Amino acid sequence: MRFTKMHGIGNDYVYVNLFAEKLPLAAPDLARIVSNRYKGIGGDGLILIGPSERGDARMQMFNADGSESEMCGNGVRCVAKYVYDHGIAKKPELRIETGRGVLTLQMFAGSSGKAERVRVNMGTPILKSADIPTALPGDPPVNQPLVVGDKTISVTCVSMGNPHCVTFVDELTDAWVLGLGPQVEVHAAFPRRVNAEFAQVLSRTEIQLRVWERGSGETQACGTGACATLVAGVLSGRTDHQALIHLPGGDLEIEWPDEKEVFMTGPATEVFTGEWFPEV
Ligand SMILES: N[C@@H](CCC[C@H](N)C(=O)O)C(=O)O
Repeated sequence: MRFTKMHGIGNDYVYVNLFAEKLPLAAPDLARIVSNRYKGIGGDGLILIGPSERGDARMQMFNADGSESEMCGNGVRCVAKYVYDHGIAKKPELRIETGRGVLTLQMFAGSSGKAERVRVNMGTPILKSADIPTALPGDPPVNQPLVVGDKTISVTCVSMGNPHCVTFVDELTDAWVLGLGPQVEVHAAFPRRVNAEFAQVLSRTEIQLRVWERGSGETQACGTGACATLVAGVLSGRTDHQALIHLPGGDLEIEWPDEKEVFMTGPATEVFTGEWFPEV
């Protein structure tokens, strides 16, 4: 199976072009195997790029544990870059079908003619608790107490197509991300599990963020997580409608101008291509 390794500020996935390739295994099994950083290709999961009847291409994303997610912010920028650079559709504006509908992306090419940065209309955040989904009260659920082990934390929940639970903290420590993250992910308040964001507000326009992702553990960056965090920052009165989000792997610019659609801008990078042989 031929594949391409790409990342968006360090959030790395194995990409397979279904316009040209057939999968040798069911996608969830393949995701688990290729994501393994010792015995596979290595990555936070698997992303399939295929034909779409509604857009220029369709993205399907699977976490490292094989679970499928509705959406991936860093992934959709990379899918658009792939579609643009590999001539599937070389247009300044692309439409990519995802689990949360067809998204519009603006491509910014560098002097090589290849796409370097991508601005994505991420759609309107979902703020009704039943639709996020969470058992926590409030539409939207803002600053809600959540009992995790022997701690009660205050969380704000947002869906960007996929579910997020944002905790604002004074200091970003491993105790929050690696200690609480895995417990929040599988907490009974989240029937479809959840991505857990831990955010330190640096100013009204700057946030430091780490994310424990559903199905993949801590990643270098999470695009939908950055969007959900800005929305949570606005809803809880902590931030303005535009902020630079610093993640371990780099920065994303997030805007929620009129509290309708969220926009995300950031880089997309192709690292290498290769051929993977299933073990027999
Ligand atoms: N890293 C992604 C999100 C990937 C999916 C997530 N783990 C989930 O299960 O919802 C991003 O950049 O948005």
